[in-house]
Amino acid sequence: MPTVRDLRAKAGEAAITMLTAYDAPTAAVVDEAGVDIILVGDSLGNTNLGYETTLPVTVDDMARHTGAVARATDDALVVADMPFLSIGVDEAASVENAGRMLKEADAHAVKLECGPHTVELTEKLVRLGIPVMAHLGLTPQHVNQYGGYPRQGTDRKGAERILELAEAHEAAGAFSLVLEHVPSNLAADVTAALDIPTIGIGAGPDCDGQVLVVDDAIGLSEWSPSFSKQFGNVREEMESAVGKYVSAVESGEFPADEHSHEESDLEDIY
Ligand SMILES: Nc1nc(=O)c2c([nH]1)NC[C@@H]1CN(c3ccc(C(=O)N[C@@H](CCC(=O)O)C(=O)O)cc3)CN21
Ligand SMILES: CC(C)C(=O)C(=O)O
Ligand SMILES: [Mg+2]
Repeated sequence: MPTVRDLRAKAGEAAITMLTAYDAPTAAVVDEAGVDIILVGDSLGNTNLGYETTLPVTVDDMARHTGAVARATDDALVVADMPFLSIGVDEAASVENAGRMLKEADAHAVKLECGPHTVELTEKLVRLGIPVMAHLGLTPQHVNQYGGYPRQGTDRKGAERILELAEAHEAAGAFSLVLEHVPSNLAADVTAALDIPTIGIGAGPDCDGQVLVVDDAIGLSEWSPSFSKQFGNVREEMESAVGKYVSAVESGEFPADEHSHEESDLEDIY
């Protein structure tokens, strides 16, 4: 697995690659492809659990899926996203919930959707040995406050707030920062201002790395944000395979002799 120092060194040469994964087979493919960081995102709620938002995702959900990903990952750094209200309410509960991701699910680090309330918590977690990836800009757990998923940092005040919080989380010991759905020039300014690597999603080309939701990247999602790109067409491939299965069973073409076996001894039983 890459260390935080490796990631910082890589950022000087080539962009850091990060993708989400939520299950063992997907994590195996993502890891084998050489992705540096696998994020078990709370986007799990949308992609795999069928919820409208990430809000219903629980710490138990995250621990179970993070464990599955970690068991299938040999090389990548595994980061577990902390779900809605699992951190930031009470310090002891926040530490316990974040700790579960490392103790129980074998994550190497946690990611927090950040605000002024997570600066002290970041310092606490890092002191205790839980590496923290910060996340600023569009923080989807605020969907009800936003009334949707609008771009962030588009005015001077918003941009300054993001830059200040980025610096505060770096000072608190975060090892990297995700910037979501912010203008490219703001992401470039934040990247220049920080020593820790920035990883963008909908944040332009000047971050130290990029992240996407894996279902969006492989073309499995029914819908995906405009900042994502489909690098494949897995949904079409699945539809085609499942359609062929249905036809083959209905027509009696499957199972054929090679998929079947007979126990001749059964004659004695019946
Ligand atoms: N499949 C998937 N991909 C994601 O990137 C993703 C999730 N799910 N679930 C959690 C969040 C939600 N995300 C989103 C969702 C919608 C927009 C979006 O459509 N933005 C519009 C503005 C919408 C508004 O103003 O409310 C845009 O045009 O920017 C962006 C990011 C990113 N995350
Ligand atoms: C898109 C990334 C940054 C995320 O938070 C998630 O997948 O939950
Ligand atoms: Mg998330």
